[in-house]
Formats: sequence, structure tokens, C-alpha cells
Amino acid sequence: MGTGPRDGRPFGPGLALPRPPGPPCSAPPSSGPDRDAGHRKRWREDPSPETNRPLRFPHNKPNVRVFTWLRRLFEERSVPTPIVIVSDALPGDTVAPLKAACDVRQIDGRDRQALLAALPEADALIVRSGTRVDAEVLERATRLRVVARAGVGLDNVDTATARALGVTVVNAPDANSVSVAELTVSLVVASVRHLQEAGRSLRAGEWRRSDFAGTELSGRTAGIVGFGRVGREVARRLAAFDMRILVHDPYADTLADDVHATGLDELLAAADVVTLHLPRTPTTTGLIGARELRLMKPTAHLVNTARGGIVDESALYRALCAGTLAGAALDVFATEPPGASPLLDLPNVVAVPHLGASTAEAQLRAGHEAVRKVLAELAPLLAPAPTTV
Ligand SMILES: NC(=O)c1ccc[n+]([C@@H]2O[C@H](COP(=O)([O-])OP(=O)(O)OC[C@H]3O[C@@H](n4cnc5c(N)ncnc54)[C@H](O)[C@@H]3O)[C@@H](O)[C@H]2O)c1
Ligand SMILES: O=C(O)CC[C@@H](O)C(=O)O
Repeated sequence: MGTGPRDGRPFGPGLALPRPPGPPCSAPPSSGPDRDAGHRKRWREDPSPETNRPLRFPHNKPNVRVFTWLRRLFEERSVPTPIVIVSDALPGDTVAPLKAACDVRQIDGRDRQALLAALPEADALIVRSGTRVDAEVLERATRLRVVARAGVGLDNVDTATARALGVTVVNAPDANSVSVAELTVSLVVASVRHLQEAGRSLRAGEWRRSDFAGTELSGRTAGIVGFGRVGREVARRLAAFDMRILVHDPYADTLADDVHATGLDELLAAADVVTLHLPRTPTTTGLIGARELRLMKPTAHLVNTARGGIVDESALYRALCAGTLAGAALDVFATEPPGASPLLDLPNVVAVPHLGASTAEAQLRAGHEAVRKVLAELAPLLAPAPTTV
């Protein structure tokens, strides 16, 4: 009989189960009678298909019929059903396969007490950006096998503590790149054409056309900081506006055609639009501070759809007020929600509430990927253990 990873509770007896109905579920080899052995040694944020395919689903979607069958079977035989906490909103369609296999408990992860109360029983936790998965949360969750981030950024997950505790962390790295890139381009246009302030003014009964004259993008220079999945999508779209593309990414091994690599300072000095697409880490926090903003042209615009905290918001406010920077467009903030941030009062700031990934397509992709990876991680609890002779 296996025991729970840290609380010593049993997960249930090893069972020899008949094959499930239908073809699509291929379970991984069982770890033997102790079904937990070694599970906490595994670590991967973005597992390759070669190393992460304990379960296969048609079209990457978990198969509801197979998991419903497994769940019924385990209930009949008194095997505890794995408990999955979903602490940020996911599209209903994406959670359905999980409900078929597991006991899914939906809570509001921003409610700290509810989160801490739910965790001791959890085998898996699925979050978006609203839930802070810090050391306290991870230590409370003594049965936890996997944290799944239905999105890209892992800055709300204490990955070091998770690794130390043997909790697997997975994310959905490709799910929302296009959506974020499309929002980024929208924000670039909104900033150089003053769309948000012009709309506000119109709704207030004004008709100030000459106040909102903008600039064309064609022939100007875009500076992309961080040339990963989103940065590359943004580059293609801004190139379609006939912009020259400069890129700064010290770790990118390949660049695209018509993209010019440069140092950060050179990029800041040359670009008419600077757009950020790098993760927030201890190294990148405050990367764009007063010095960097001073390097930018007074006619330039700064767009941040990456993470708040990469830009020093006080320095940005001062630059925008002083007119040493023409405009900024922000999807992300150092603290979310940003409350009464003075940046929100400035007419040359376009601001939206972290909408980069908020499209139907991105949410479905991220939800399906998170659920698929959670089911794969929970496979030892769902799959049959071998009979011992
Ligand atoms: N607004 C949203 O809703 C939203 C959605 C998805 C992602 N994001 C954010 O966007 C970021 C980028 O996403 P992605 O999918 O392109 O990630 P990615 O990992 O594919 O690309 C990030 C790139 O940043 C580069 N980088 C790291 N440190 C750097 C530095 N100091 N200077 C320049 N480049 C640096 C990396 O080399 C990498 O190429 C994520 O980390 C996340 O925080 C936001
Ligand atoms: O959960 C969200 O909608 C935001 C996701 C986004 O910031 C990400 O990093 O994927």
C-alpha cells in the first residue's frame, strides 16, 4: 500500500484493474506497490513531449469517458479520488475532464484563508495569475503533487520551494502568445493615437479632434525587449506596420529575418516604441528605471504587457509628467489590481486590467493544457498498480 507523500495517509490499495473502455488512454508504468515512490523527485516547468506523455488524449483533450469510467471504478473499490483545487477561473469546458476523474474543488485563490484551508487535502492545484503560490501555501499542501499554471508567467509560484518539496510545476507556455501579441499591437496603436483618452473625452461630451493628433508607425523603430514566444509574434505584427525592428535578448539563440539585435541602452535610445516581453525575475525587476527612461526619446512610447515590476512605476510617472516620455501603455502593474495608482490619472497612459491572455482561444488552450498536464501527473493515482504474485 502506498502512503501519502508528507502526511503519511494512505492513497489507497494497489488494484489490478481491467483495461478501460475505448482506445485513447495509455497509462505510464506504475511505480509498483508504493505508488508515490519518487514522484516528488520530478521537476519540470515546460516538459517536452518526449518526457511527459504518460497519458495520451485525442487532439490533446483529456478523454472524459475514460476518466468517468476510472472514477466510478475507484469509487466502487474505495480508492480515494484525487482532489484538485482550481483557485482561479477556468473555462467550464476545460475543467469537465478533470471533474470526470477527480474531486474538483473551485475556490477563490485570492481568499487566502480559503486557499490555506483547502490545501491540506489537495493532490493538485490549478492557478492563473490571481493565486499566490508561496512557501506557506506549498508547505500547507502536504499531499500536493503538482501545481499547474494555466498560462505562462510563473512569478506567482515559488518554484524554488516547490522544487525543494518535490512538487512538480507545469505551465502552458504556448497557450496565449498570439493573444498577448495582438493586445500588445493594440496598445501600441492606442498609445501613439491617444485612443483611450480620446474615447474618454468623447464620452464626456467633448469633441477635441486637434488635441488627439497622433503619429504613424510606418517607418519608425520598434524596440522589443525579450525575444521569446510573445516577442517574436509582436515583431512579425509590427513589421507588418513597416516598422524597423530592434531586439534585445541576451539569451535568444536565433533571431528572425529583418530583426536587428542590439544592447538594451542602444535599443532604448533608438526606438520610437519600446515593448517588453521578458519574465519578471529578481534580475529583471526594475530593469526599466529612471536611468533607462532617460535614455528614451521624449517622443517615444513604452508598452508593458510582460509583468509589472519590470518597470519602476514611480520613475515612469515622473517621466510621463515631465514630458521626457510621450506615452505608456500598461497591461500589467507592480501590484494587481493597482488601486489608486497615479499612473491611471495621466492622459498619456493607456491602461487595461491584465487582459493579455483574456481571449476565449487563449483561455481554452491554457485550461486544456493545464488539465492535461495535471491528469498526467496524477496518473499514478488513477492508473492500476500491478498485482504482486
Ligand atoms: N499580459 C499577459 O496576460 C501575459 C500573458 C503571457 C505572458 N506574459 C508575460 O510575458 C512574458 C514573456 O512571455 P513569453 O511567452 O514570450 O516567454 P518566453 O520565455 O518565451 O520569452 C521570454 C524571453 O525573455 C528573454 N529574457 C529573459 N531575461 C531577459 C533580459 N534581462 N533582457 C531581455 N530579454 C530577456 C528570454 O531569453 C526569452 O527569450 C512572460 O514571462 C509573462 O510574464 C504576460
Ligand atoms: O491568468 C491570466 O489571465 C494572465 C496570464 C498571463 O499573465 C500569463 O503569464 O500567462
